[in-house]
Parts: sequence; C-alpha cells; structure tokens
Amino acid sequence: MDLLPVLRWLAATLLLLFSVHSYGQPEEFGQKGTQVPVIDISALKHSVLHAGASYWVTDRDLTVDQLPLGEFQPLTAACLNRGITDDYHWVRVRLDNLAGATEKRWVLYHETSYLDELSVHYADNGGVRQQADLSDRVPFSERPFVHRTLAFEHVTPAGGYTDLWLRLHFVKADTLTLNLFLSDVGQFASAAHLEYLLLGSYYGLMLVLLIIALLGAFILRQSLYLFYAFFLISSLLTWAQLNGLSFQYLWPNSPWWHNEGFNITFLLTSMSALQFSRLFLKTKALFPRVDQLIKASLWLMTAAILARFLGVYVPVLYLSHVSLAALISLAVLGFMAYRRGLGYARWYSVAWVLYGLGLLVSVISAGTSLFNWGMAPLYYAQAGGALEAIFLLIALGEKLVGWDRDRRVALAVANEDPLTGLGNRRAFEEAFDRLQRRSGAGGKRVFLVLIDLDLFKVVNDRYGHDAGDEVLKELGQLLRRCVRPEDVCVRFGGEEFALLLQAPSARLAMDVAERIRAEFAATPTLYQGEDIEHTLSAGLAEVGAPEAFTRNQVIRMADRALYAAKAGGRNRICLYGDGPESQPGLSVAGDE
Ligand SMILES: Nc1nc2c(ncn2[C@@H]2O[C@H](COP(=O)(O)OP(=O)(O)OP(=O)(O)O)[C@@H](O)[C@H]2O)c(=O)[nH]1
Repeated sequence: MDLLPVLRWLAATLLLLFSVHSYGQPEEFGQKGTQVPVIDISALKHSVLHAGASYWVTDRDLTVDQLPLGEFQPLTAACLNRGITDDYHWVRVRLDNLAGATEKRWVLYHETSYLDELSVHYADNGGVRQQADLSDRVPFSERPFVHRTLAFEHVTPAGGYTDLWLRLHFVKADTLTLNLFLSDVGQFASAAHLEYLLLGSYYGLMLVLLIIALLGAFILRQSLYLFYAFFLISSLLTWAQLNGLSFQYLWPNSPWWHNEGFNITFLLTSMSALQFSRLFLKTKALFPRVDQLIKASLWLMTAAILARFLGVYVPVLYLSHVSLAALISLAVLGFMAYRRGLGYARWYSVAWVLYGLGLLVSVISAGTSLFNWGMAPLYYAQAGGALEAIFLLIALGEKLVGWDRDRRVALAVANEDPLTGLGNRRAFEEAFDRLQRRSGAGGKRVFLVLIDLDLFKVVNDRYGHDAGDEVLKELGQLLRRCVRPEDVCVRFGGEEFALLLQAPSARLAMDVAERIRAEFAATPTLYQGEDIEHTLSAGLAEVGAPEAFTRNQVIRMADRALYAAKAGGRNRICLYGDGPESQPGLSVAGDE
C-alpha cells in the first residue's frame, strides 16, 4: 500500500472543505423582520447567546445606525461557524430584566481566544447608546475584563432591559464562530475556575511528559526523545495560544505573537511530529518515497515560517491548517510500519488516530457548518492531543523494551558457541574475572578445568567431521549435566572445553572432573548406527585471588596440567601444583 495517494486525497479533501465552506453565504432562515430579538435574563445563570439573538453579515464597516435591521436573521446553532472570513458579523439582541426585582450583573464573552475584535454597543432602557471596543490586538493588560477570551461586563437595571449590538471581526481572515456566552457574574467566576483547573491539568500532564522526554534524551542520548520533546513543547504552545493562556500569562505585552504566532507554532508542531515519525518509523529504510515526501514537506514548512516573518499571511495560514490535518495520515504510516515488522508502531498508530479524531472534527467545525457545536471540538482535539502524547510515550517505551531485548539477544549470541550452545571464550573471560574477584573477596575457592578430547583427529578422520561435531555436542551436554548452576562451562575453542568450578577443596573439584572423564569414556556417541568410542584429558588449577595470578597465568597452569595428563597416557586428570613454578601432576586421577 502506497501512502502517497492517501496523503494527496487527504490534502485535496481538506482544501476543498475549506474553500467550499469558508466563504459560504449565511443560510436563509425563515422570516425576516425588525422585531427585536429578546432574551430574558431575570433568572440568568449561564446561557449561549444564539438562542434568541439575530445576526447579519456584511463586508463593509458600518455604524449601528446604518444597519439594515430588516435583514437580520435568527442566530441558530446551525449558522454559528462562519469558516475563514474577514467579513463584519453583527449580532443583535435585547437582554430583558423586566421580571427581575434586582439589577442583573452579567458577563458576555466569546468562545475563542483568537477573535480580533468584539465591539459592544449597548443602551439601557432605550437610553443613550454606548460603545466598548474589545480587541486582542492591544496588550492583555488593557482588557476591561480579565479573561482569556474577549469579555464584557455590564449591569442591567431591575425591571429594565439592555439593547446589544455586537460586531465581530477579524482584521486578517481567520476561522470565526458566532458562539457567544452570557453568564451571571457569580456563575461566571465559578465556571471560569473550573475551566482554568481543567486546562491547568492538561498543561501539568504535558509538562510531566516533557520532563520524561528530556530525561530520556539525556540518559539514552537519542535524538528521537528530543524530537518528542520538541513536539510536546510546540503542541503545548499551540494549545496555550488557542486557549488564550499564552497571551494572558506568557507574553501579555505582545499582541503580535498572540495574533501572528499561531501559524508558526502550528507549523512547528507539524514539523516536530514529522521529524519524530521519520526516526521512530525508520521511514528512510522502510518507506523511502514517503521519507522524501516528508523531507520536502519539512522544507516547505521551514520556508512558510520564514515567509510568515516576512509578512506573508494567507498561504501560510492555509498551509499550517492543512499540515496539522495531514498529520492524521501518520496513523496509516504507523500501521504500515507495524505490518512491516515494527511491533511498537501499533501504539504510535493509536496515538495518531486519537489526535486525528479530535482534530478532524475541529477542522471541519472551523471550516464548515457541518456541526452545530461552535468551536467546542477544539477541546476534544486538545484532550485527544493529551491522550496522543501519552500513547506516543507508550510507543517509545515499547520501542525501548524491544531495543533492550534485542541487545540482550545480541549479547547472548555474541557470548555463545553455536555448535554446543555453551558459552564461548568471551563468556569465559567475563565469568573468570567475576568469579576470581568474588573468590578473592572471601567467596568460595574456584578451580579452572581445561578439557581436551583425546586423539580427536582420529575420530574426525575415521567417522567424518559431522560425527566429530556430534561428539563435541554430546560432551557439551555431559558438561552441563555434571556441573552445578553456579559453575561455568564453555567451549574454549576447537576440541577444548573449560570449566570454572566452585568447590571447597581441590580434591572435590578433582572429583567432579573425574566424574566427567569417567562418564565420557564409558558412553560412546551413537552416530549413524555406529558407536564412537572416546576419552578426554583434563588439567586443573586453582584460580586464586586476582592479586595472586592473572587470568593468563591460571590458564597456563591448567594447560601445563593438561599437558601432563596427555603425556601421562591421556584419559586422565592432572592437578597443577602449589605455584606457577612447581610441576603439575601433584595429583592424578584416571585410568593408568
Ligand atoms: N568435528 C570437529 N572437529 C574439530 C573442531 N574443532 C577442532 N576440531 C578437530 O580437532 C582435532 C584436534 O587435533 P589435535 O590438535 O591434533 O589433537 P588430537 O587429535 O585431539 O590429539 P591430542 O589432543 O593430542 O589427544 C583436529 O582434527 C581439528 O580439526 C570442530 O568444531 N569440529
């Protein structure tokens, strides 16, 4: 399955969705008229504004007096999302407190943090009209009401009403929703607390993941973790911007970053996700064409960021949205990698499916009027993003476990003799040093037994090399059977084997070696219907403390004892004497 058509299809569909719906005209809604739309606020707690208000759209900057009130249409949930637009959207409503015995203090606020301008024209009880111009293009501190989105507070007199004309506008076209909320001021405070708490938990979680990612990068020295960390940081900044929290807390004096930084952080998120995926899924090796495509996208996005700094807006805006949406295709890429043998890619795919679901709904909401939920799907996308980040970490963990397993297997293979399955000389050296240190530190005494088959050349010559191999395998099994788990037996090379025996005395070590010798001599190897008779000789030396003898010295001592056994007529065991200079043969076991 080739990913290119999938990506092409996805990009084309999204572009189409944007272009068809972005500049769509408002739908026709039933009757028009100059009747004033009214919302009763006498018992207001929290409400969306669209139930009861009306709206009108124009591309001209008009005053309230120039508004064609007869053209206003009912503001319903179905026409909340306006796509990408810089048209002037007017909302008209009367807030009625006629039944209220006390004055009503309320807050009106917009759903998204990135709305450029919200002009509130208001008049109480048909009196003089006043105006409050709220804008996210001035420092945060200049907001009359402190909230992460544009908000306006007012008091409607008891038994009275407030007329509202609201003008919503983007200086530079962006995704506009007419979702406005109206809250009793006390209710607003408690709802805002809960909202900030929930958003705070998202940032807390992301920060914890970020710390884990940075620790991973530091400890494992893998750039993969670094790109995961970059991805977390840019996602975190993207959401901080979309939530309006970066403007409130991080750069309150930089309306430029608040307004212009969006597309840059969107692009950085896409870029870090793509670069992370290249490394994680080994695309260069597994999918070279997709890898080329990702590389080209990375260059394109880098160019877009530079272009943004040079003042280019609309193409960068579209590219940044499409790039985020196109990340959904990473779920498919992960699945393909999984099918090509990257087991850990399954969690990676799950992560992008979660991300994709939230994002797809948000993008469709922002660009079309298919859903009636305002921009609430942005929160689903944010929650999806948090789950995604967790699953990516799980995928990284699984990769790490797999890597450690592979490393252990490779290590075992490197230390193993393929014919007998015993350890090899490398394993012997490691074990020797370990046991010698332990013995020197007061542990059990350790003895080296070097074993060599007698006249093995004759076996090879008479029965063939394969038969010789069979004998070597049998000896391997015999050695395994005769030693205890804490002892070490290896194939030293050719027809030579070595044992490291832990025993309280040389005599007991000799007994073990003798048992092996006797059993080997008494048990011919059955090969293709023939019994192959065989014997072995062995030399034994005590390992001693590391300060006493080096590894090579001990091997030489055991080798000299082995030589003595061979010289003494083979099929016997010799123990090396007290020191390196003394002669072997202090003790002999075997058939004379
Ligand atoms: N089948 C088989 N033979 C091996 C292997 N490694 C070494 N040999 C053979 O082991 C034989 C060792 O011969 P020599 O060193 O002359 O010793 P020997 O015949 O055992 O005689 P002594 O050691 O003096 O008793 C050679 O024929 C090697 O080819 C192996 O992995 N498989």
